[in-house]
Amino acid sequence: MTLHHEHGSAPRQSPGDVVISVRDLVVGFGEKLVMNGLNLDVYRGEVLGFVGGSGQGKSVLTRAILGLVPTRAGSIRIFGHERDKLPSKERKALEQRWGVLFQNGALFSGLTVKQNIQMPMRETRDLSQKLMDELAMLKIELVGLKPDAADKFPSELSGGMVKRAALARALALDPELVFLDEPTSGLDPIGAAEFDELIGTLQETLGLTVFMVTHDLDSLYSICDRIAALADGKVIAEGPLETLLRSDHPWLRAYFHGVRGGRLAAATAD
Ligand SMILES: Nc1ncnc2c1ncn2[C@@H]1O[C@H](COP(=O)(O)OP(=O)(O)OP(=O)(O)O)[C@@H](O)[C@H]1O
Repeated sequence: MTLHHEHGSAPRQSPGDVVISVRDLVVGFGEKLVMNGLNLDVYRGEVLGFVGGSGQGKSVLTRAILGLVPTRAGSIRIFGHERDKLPSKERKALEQRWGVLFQNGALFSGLTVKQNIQMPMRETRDLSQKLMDELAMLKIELVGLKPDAADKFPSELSGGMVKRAALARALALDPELVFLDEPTSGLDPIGAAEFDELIGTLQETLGLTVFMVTHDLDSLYSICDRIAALADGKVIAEGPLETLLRSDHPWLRAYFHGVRGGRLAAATAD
């Protein structure tokens, strides 16, 4: 396993380079508060790994950033814009600057891989079928699928291929930012490592900013530039892996210094 992903250039971290900025965010359902004054910055060109115990709100935060769950207080700025304050045309344009890989791929089962990838193009662009076919084949190649995957339906694909096809769809509109929700869940360790490598390569070659919710310690060690950890409705620690390894927060200690995490932590110290 490659420890620590070496980027061609380290992400710059000046305020102008903040792609996602969340401030004092409050999100709740009924009487239950899931986010309670959460702050988080994601910098241009980095892979940010977002971790937290089950049910702590990783998916809720992702969906709040995407505008899919209502917020009660605070602000979320993406590319410097507060989406909720934009007129609808500009909001739609903003939303086309990111791609999302939902957990389990979430491909349309009745459409082929090629048609799935073309869906966002069809919805937002006025392109000829020929051009969309060419673009879809480029995306298929980009994510490491063979050309013959194009005409397959999701049910005909392996788990790893579904993830790649879903990633190709997330990249359909050439986004600058991608959200990945547990991208390696359900993959075997080799498939997961290959998928991590693909994300790392795409991040480097396309200059993507990646917001990745993950439980996968290997992903954190191999491709994340920084990690943010969520507990009790707040980000309790944020920074490079070494910073999180030094934290004495009980959940982080259990997570990184438990049986599996401890093995990897020892490996990074070599
Ligand atoms: N639509 C909703 N209505 C009510 N409660 C919700 C809703 N969506 C999420 N929740 C609650 O918000 C909390 C956070 O859920 P979330 O799915 O974000 O956790 P998570 O950190 O992603 O967990 P996991 O790692 O298990 O996927 C949970 O207690 C969940 O029950």
